[in-house]
Amino acid sequence: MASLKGVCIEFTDVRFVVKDRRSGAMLDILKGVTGKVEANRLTVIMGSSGAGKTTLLDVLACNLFGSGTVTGEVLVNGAPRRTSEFTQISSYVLQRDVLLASSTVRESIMIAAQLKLPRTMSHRDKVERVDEVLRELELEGCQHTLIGDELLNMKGISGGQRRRVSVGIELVKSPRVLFLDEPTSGLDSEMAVSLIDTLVKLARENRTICTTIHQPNSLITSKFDDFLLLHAGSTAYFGLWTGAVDHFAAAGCPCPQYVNPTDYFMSVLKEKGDELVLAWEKQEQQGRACGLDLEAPPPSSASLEAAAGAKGAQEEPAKLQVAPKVPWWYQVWVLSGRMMRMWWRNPAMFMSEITQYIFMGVFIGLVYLQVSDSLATGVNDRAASMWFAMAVLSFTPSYTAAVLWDKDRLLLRRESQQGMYSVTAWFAARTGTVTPMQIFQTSLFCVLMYFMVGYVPDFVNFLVFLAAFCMFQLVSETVGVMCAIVTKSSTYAVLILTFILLFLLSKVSYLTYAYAAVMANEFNNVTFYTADGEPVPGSEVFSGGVPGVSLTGVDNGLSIGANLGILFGIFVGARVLAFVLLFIMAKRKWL
Ligand SMILES: Nc1ncnc2c1ncn2[C@@H]1O[C@H](COP(=O)(O)OP(=O)(O)OP(=O)(O)O)[C@@H](O)[C@H]1O
Repeated sequence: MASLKGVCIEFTDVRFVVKDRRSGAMLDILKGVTGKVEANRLTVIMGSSGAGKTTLLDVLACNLFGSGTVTGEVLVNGAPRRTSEFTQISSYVLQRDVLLASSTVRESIMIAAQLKLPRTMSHRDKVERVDEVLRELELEGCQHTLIGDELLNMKGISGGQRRRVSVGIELVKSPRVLFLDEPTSGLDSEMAVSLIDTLVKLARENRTICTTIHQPNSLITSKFDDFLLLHAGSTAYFGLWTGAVDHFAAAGCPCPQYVNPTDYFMSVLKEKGDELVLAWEKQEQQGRACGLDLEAPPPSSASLEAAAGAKGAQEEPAKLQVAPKVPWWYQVWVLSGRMMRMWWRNPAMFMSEITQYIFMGVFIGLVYLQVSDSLATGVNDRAASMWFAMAVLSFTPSYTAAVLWDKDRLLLRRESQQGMYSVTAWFAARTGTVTPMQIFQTSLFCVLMYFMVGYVPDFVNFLVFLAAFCMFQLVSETVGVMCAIVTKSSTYAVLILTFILLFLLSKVSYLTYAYAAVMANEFNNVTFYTADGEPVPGSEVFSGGVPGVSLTGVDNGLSIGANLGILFGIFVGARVLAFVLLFIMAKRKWL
């Protein structure tokens, strides 16, 4: 660790302006914040709710997404920050834990190790690194417990443990810079102190650590090195933590004895925030407190040596050394394993999907049980059963895809934006795991329906029927995915889907091709009988050549092969389109 070069981030006059969606007015979220975050030191940003702490952390960590304009200068070791390079040497622990419910604690950190650590590192070393992180964060006792999700009725780890897992996922790659947004929220005071101790320890290993903290107790504040206090987007204090009380006293706000200074600062900011901001600005202008006191002794003598190394590095604006990313195919491999485990670990979700398909197969099978070959009823029963099946099945995979998107999206956003993998790898892994699952479920449905309804008892016929339904399902699922991707929310996705499926279904061509294929497949191989016992070939009925029997609009004039080919083309096209949409959303940071 001592061989790591320290990273110093200097930011000057950082402003963030965003347009208010309702009034259209420009809102100044950050109003020219200046400061420095150094290696070997724990820098803490505090301020009341809405003061701009997360926004500043986002700006520093290159994690700002969506609308808004950032101005000001951010230097890394004296050189302008290069986003792609910087994000590879830094990590960001978000305020909200976004974890996969079906993974265990160990698996969550192991996946991060597999995707964040260089491929050249041996598996054994990665396992050792995970063990080290689990030990550091005191997660060994629950390493085999599922993360869990109460909404899914999946019992899992506590809130505090979730926070530590989020930290562990970022720590695993030993980032040289670590940003944390309220890492102690939800932790009891003992756990919060222990987490801050870990951060201090990490900082002393020549790392640069910057965190926001909500309501720290005095045990925690005693561990702060540098302190940035924000009020409504402006600086109310920046410098050594130990200098904050004196600064407030000099500004006419002496902290009473036995009162936690941070509690006092927060209460005084409420009343005199603007005055304190002005006082700070004045002091800055006078040049009495321009940033940190660099002559101040480093926080611990143990870190003197490391600090010297860090200083050397800070003076040299050399290119930061970044670890190579793992190859694309390896990302797909690791993600596929995780997605399969998700199905396996979540039997309720897995079984409810399968049960739906079995239920629908049996239900349609019972409604049209063993259709007759009489011209009077057999034609309509065949046509109606297939239409019914397609109408019902057009909803199922689309809705499932739309509803599952909410959770998938948050995890995909966090992990892809933090450089764990590319969205192309995620999409490939998802396609590779969801497609066989879809085919399996549809096969169950088709076997039940086909033989219960009693269509042509021929294996090849069954295979054509199965192929048409599988492709139809895959297209339907892709339509659901597309709606989910563009709307960002399952609620809107389901609304759009409902509109598409209810009002446009009959006009949506993929249904037409699938229906034409299964109908031609059946009718070309069945013989109907009139009431007098006269045989009538199904192909004649299908092409509309039998007076009094109408199948209007089903025959589109294409062969079965052509219909299936077009359906396959639609499936491929829809997948590509879904991927392009996802790629655009990810690129523009709209995910
Ligand atoms: N993109 C944006 N569009 C509109 N308003 C924004 C945007 N980003 C931040 N804000 C507003 O800026 C203010 C600061 O937000 P920020 O999340 O940085 O505050 P905070 O100090 O971290 O608050 P908290 O402690 O509650 O998390 C808030 O009022 C927030 O609503």
